[in-house]
Amino acid sequence: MAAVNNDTLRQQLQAGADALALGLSDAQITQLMDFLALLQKWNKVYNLTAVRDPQEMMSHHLLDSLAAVAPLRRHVAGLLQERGVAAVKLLDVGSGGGLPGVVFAICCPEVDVSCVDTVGKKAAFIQQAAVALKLRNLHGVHARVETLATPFDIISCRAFASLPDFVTWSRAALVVPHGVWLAMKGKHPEEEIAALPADVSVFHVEQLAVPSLDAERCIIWMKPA
Ligand SMILES: C[S@@+](CC[C@H](N)C(=O)[O-])C[C@H]1O[C@@H](n2cnc3c(N)ncnc32)[C@H](O)[C@@H]1O
Repeated sequence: MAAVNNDTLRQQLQAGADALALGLSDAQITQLMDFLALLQKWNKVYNLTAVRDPQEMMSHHLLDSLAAVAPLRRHVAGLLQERGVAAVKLLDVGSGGGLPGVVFAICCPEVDVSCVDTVGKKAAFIQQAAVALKLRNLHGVHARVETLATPFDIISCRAFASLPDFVTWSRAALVVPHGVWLAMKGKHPEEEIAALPADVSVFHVEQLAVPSLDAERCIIWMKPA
């Protein structure tokens, strides 16, 4: 597969990963660049994302998703070391072109990532990316999340739905008792938090700094109360 022939983009990605102290290998940086190339190529056919400019895909999709990797790794380490979970399974809901699910699968090889989307061609794209990028820990699932009951340790989303809809629709797929929701949001979503079901609690609001992006970002971490 031809990688994006753009040294500037690769340098921006490397600088962003360094700023986030992710310690990514050259192979992981190459996988991320190859994913960007796949997104660009298949976006024309599959309409995976409204973002078309490669520079914007880098900042608004890849670097934005990378900003959540360190918090995810910290939580995964806790599950493996303190909770005795043998293999961590993550469900990325409404993953679209694979954001943040594919980025998580590349940066966290110890996590088994399933990307669910109700649009068949988007789930097919994830399957295709898993093969092309040789990611055995990545799966595309074509379904409405409301129909899933397979247990996952972490359920993530980005640009998917309001927090109440996200937790309600995905609840049957969350492992009890240690399962958590990781919702990537822009501004602190005060009204959505206030509208959460009574039996769901927010245990951490984590501010994120996205390299090359001057925008408010945070993770809303939630669990069943
Ligand atoms: C705005 S896109 C966000 C895509 C990606 N997460 C991102 O950040 O670029 C929302 C996605 O959710 C999917 N979706 C909507 N309702 C869904 C449902 N009930 N179950 C699974 N996916 C759903 C849509 O098909 C769409 O791809």
